[in-house]
Amino acid sequence: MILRLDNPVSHFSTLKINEMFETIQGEGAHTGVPAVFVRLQGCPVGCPWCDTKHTWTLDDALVTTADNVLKKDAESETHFATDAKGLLALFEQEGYVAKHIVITGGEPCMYDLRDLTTRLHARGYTTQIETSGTYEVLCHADTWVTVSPKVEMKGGYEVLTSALQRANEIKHPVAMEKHIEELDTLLARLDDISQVQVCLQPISQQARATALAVKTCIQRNWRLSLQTHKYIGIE
Ligand SMILES: C[S@@+](CC[C@H](N)C(=O)[O-])C[C@H]1O[C@@H](n2cnc3c(N)ncnc32)[C@H](O)[C@@H]1O
Ligand SMILES: Nc1nc2[nH]cc(C(=O)O)c2c(=O)[nH]1
Ligand code: SF4
Ligand SMILES: [Mg+2]
Repeated sequence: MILRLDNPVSHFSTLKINEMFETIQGEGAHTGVPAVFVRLQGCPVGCPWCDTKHTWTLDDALVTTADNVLKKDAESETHFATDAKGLLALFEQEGYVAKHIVITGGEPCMYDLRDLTTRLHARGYTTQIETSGTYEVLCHADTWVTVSPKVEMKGGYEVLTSALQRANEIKHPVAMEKHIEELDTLLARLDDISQVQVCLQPISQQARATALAVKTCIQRNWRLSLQTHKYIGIE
């Protein structure tokens, strides 16, 4: 059965995991921090340049075992289902060293992440969510929330003001001047932007996008976020 993603559904509670791996956070304010990445399955937003199109589809026919997912050596749409407790047991099994957990996707905020992030914080981990801001963010109060807004993508989803307000960091993907204008319109929705770190991330390492991001970051005193993992060829 293919789940309809365009319904105003409540958040999923069963976690669907496409990938889980230990690497270095390559983007944003935590660049350089060793982290376990948990990539959740499903995204209806439809960015044409998305790095992770293999995570878009939620379909029971794509469900496999946790073992199969953990030993993947190439991107695929397969994923396994678990809950927060099951995921923590897998963390122990895998013997990860990193103490920072990045929950990404797909669109991780299609899921209720309160149980998972609360259990992780109780065990001494720090947590971070990478989200498009199109779903209400449900997580622990200390989770670092990175909102990477998606404006007028083909899925027709809007960025929620509640997600922008919850953001610790707004990491805007840019390639053209209009993307800067879209970011200004989003920031105008916030009463106080002094508490949020704004950064620009060039889309797909394009030279023109990078030049635009560099120029605008200097003009506006914003940060630059490069996808550093791509430059050094790690996951
Ligand atoms: C793959 S997305 C998954 C999380 C969530 N759906 C989101 O968009 O934030 C993770 C991050 O990668 C960024 N991203 C995806 N594809 C990209 C690309 N081709 N170039 C630059 N950034 C990209 C997104 O904007 C987001 O910040
Ligand atoms: N190393 C590394 N850093 C990342 N930061 C955000 C990523 C993502 O796909 O959400 C990502 C990723 O896929 N790999
Ligand atoms: S919102 Fe994130 S996962 Fe979804 S299509 Fe856009 S970049 Fe990809
Ligand atoms: Mg990525």
